Amino acid sequence: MVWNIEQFKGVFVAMYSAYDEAGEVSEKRVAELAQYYVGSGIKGLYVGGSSGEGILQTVAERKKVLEAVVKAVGDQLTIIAHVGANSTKESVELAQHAEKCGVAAISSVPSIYYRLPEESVESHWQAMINATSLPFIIYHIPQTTGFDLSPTLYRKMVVQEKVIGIKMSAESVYELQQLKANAGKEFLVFNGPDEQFLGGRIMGADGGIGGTYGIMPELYCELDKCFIAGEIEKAQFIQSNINRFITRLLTFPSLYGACKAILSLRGIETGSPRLPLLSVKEENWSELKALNLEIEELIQVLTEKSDELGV
Ligand SMILES: CC(=O)N[C@@H]([C@@H](O)[C@H](O)[C@H](O)CO)[C@@H](O)CC(=O)C(=O)O
Repeated sequence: MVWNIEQFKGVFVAMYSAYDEAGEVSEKRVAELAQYYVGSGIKGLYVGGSSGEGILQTVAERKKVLEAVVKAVGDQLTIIAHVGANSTKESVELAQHAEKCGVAAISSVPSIYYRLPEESVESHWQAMINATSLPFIIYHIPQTTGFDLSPTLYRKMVVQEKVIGIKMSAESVYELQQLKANAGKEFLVFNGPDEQFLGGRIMGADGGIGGTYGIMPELYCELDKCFIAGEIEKAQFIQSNINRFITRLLTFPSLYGACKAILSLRGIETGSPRLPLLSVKEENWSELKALNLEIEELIQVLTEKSDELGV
């Protein structure tokens, strides 16, 4: 099978989920959020991952979200579906559903909660890989799953034709570089930590998948453009500002709650994150408004009057 690898290179928003006022998945709001990203310059959407709260939703809800995204923007953006669930049975069901929806690739974390031996994670991933004809992207995020991908399991995965890449969310650009070096040039490596998008790209990442891209996709796209054009000083300037914003976002009760609140300030309603993820509190709104203004201002300066930056 020959995959169109180019469709996976670039900036992918790890999309938030959207709920109604009662906390139920709202297909209408999911579609509106997905459409919000069309034209922002991103390559695609990563649906149902950490930022998408897939792990907090039922299988039926996850299917609903994915269907709404594909229906709304599937012909304009590359869609990667995160199908990992705790049981292999549910993961396979979600993988097969994603294939029916027409996504470009599936992806999965290891099963969490049980401290699983490598063999279990291998068979968990393998079952998803075997269940469809889609390409598969490993989701490596040891700080939340507790699973450290060994070189042995990594090698077993990367030699498979269907395994086309890894979303590398561990915070070491050296390890990211090693993942690329040990898998070959064609193998895709996505940078995970948004705070080091530039570092990841410099060390070999083909693009990035991130949650905070969802409130400032234009900044990551511009950063990526600067990296490609070799404008490193400007890229550093953008990354530093992004990091300043992320530092502030991380002071709220939950990162996703803060990002969803910022979207709401722009007229994009996605509801509260699902408990136990906390929403922003009444007293958070003025700081969020100020932060949103700063983000929007930088987006405007970069996209319209980049001469004013002085870098
Ligand atoms: C641990 C974590 O949630 N990492 C995020 C980052 O986007 C992260 O939110 C960001 O770097 C801010 O710290 C992503 O790697 C996760 C992601 O892309 C996803 O939502 O699946």
